[in-house]
Amino acid sequence: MGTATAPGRATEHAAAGRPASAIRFSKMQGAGNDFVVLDLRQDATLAERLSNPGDGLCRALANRRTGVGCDQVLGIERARSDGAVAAYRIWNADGSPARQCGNGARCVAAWLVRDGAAGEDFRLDSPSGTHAVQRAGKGRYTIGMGAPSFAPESIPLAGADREQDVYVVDLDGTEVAFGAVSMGNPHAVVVVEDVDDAPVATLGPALQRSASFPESVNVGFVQVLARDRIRLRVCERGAGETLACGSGACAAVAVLTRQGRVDGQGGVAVSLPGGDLHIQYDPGSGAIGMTGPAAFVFEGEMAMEDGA
Ligand SMILES: N[C@@H](CCC[C@H](N)C(=O)O)C(=O)O
Repeated sequence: MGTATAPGRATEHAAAGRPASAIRFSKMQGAGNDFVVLDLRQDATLAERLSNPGDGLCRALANRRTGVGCDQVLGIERARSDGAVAAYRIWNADGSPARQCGNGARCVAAWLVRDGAAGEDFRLDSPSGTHAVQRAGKGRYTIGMGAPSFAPESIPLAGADREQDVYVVDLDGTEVAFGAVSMGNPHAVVVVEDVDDAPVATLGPALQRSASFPESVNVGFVQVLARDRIRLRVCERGAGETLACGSGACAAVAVLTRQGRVDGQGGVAVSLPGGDLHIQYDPGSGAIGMTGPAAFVFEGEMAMEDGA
């Protein structure tokens, strides 16, 4: 479809004799969590459409059969804070907006570096704040993910029994125990013996529907291998089980450090179905750093039928 516009811009061009609009995108992935990345800096209309849940554009892009396919759509915008090179917004595959996306932050960082807008060390605005970003080798980035908040109202989490740092809810007669934390977005962390057998597809959606999480929740199932090594699978809000969740990895390390099961300060290797992340958590300052890969998959242009 050879038009020469910047990625993310909607274009008008003739296809089979009638005009159709097209959206240019980059397809990216970080540890298997995959994204459609759009440049919204020149295109306020696209941003408005993505923000309108009734529009269907986000779901159309994310659809793995009739669209590009992704777990999240990421929109790059102009910086909002002094010293940041850009800002980005996040929409889940079902069209719902999100406030944090760790794997997405690394992909946006790689996109900005390739674009020439960012160098080795820079700052990036997201809906949950401003992140320090460093290149950490070829195709790898470290993101300052901010501080976890364990306050139930920040998650938000209500109506669950709590003993120390473990909550319990009754789901259809079965008691489920979990840790909970906000990484800017809500996370529940369920410790299991073996993630391969974890009830990700059943307990994940059940916790997401629970009245205890009025804004739903990302549900992580974590197996502790050692004080510096865990395995994790995540059922994401708005996307189902993904191959990796960066904020979920930070949430798991924060919860397990607080429970004394891992040593976040020494750094924890998190093995997810799509790849590995390294998480460093200093409970004193509250700072969490996440290091992992970010890769381009392909570039393209998705045709949108008139009215779509
Ligand atoms: N995949 C992401 C998280 C994306 C948002 C999440 N599903 C939510 O709704 O909060 C990550 O890597 O952190």
